[in-house]
Amino acid sequence: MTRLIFLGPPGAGKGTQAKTLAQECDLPHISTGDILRQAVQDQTPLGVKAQSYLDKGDLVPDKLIEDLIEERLAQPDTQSGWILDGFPRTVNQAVFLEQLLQKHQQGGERAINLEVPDEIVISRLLERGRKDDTAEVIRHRLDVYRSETSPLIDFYSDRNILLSVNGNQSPEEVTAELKKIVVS
Ligand SMILES: Nc1ncnc2c1ncn2[C@@H]1O[C@H](COP(=O)(O)OP(=O)(O)OP(=O)(O)O)[C@@H](O)[C@H]1O
Ligand SMILES: Nc1ncnc2c1ncn2[C@@H]1O[C@H](COP(=O)(O)O)[C@@H](O)[C@H]1O
Repeated sequence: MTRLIFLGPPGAGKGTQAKTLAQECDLPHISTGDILRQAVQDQTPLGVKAQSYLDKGDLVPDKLIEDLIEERLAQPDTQSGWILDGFPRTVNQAVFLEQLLQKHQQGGERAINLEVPDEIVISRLLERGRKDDTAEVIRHRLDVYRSETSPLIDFYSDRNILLSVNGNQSPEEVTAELKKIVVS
């Protein structure tokens, strides 16, 4: 059973790697950012609520994202595992996930921290050029990552389920390291 949580700053390659691994391992790739961007595009009630947060590079409120994840992890395709990309992003969200998995007697999740220096992620994001990839929003997203999300490194390390991977290599090299983790 593979249950992987991707951690790492914006631009670390979480989406790139999660997508590749999901295809190769036939697992659902659950990207909260992708789900929210689609909701914004479709102007659903969730999208309308989330739009200003995404535009500014702020985190949407925990409750919104927790409801979304609870509903997504209840779908039948998650029974044989999943890859989470972009969730959890706060300690509250991580505690929520832990309790949700306990409630459903699911475990064995592992967290992968993709390590990439700031200057590299900044240049990758400027190159990617998404709506939230302007210099100002990138700076803010990195601040939010440091204050809200990086504490999850200790959270998962304390639970002995954290693995760190050097994300500052070619995508293929990163994937090769991740595949070793998935089969271990
Ligand atoms: N190993 C890599 N080397 C060089 N460029 C990469 C690598 N991995 C991803 N990229 C590129 O960097 C950009 C950011 O990657 P990606 O979207 O996967 O990051 P992310 O961690 O999911 O970011 P975010 O949290 O902002 O969504 C993309 O344009 C992607 O093509
Ligand atoms: N787990 C999340 N909590 C709060 N806000 C989130 C979460 N996941 C995504 N978001 C919002 O979406 C954008 C883009 O997400 P990426 O994972 O970087 O694609 C993010 O800045 C938050 O506004």
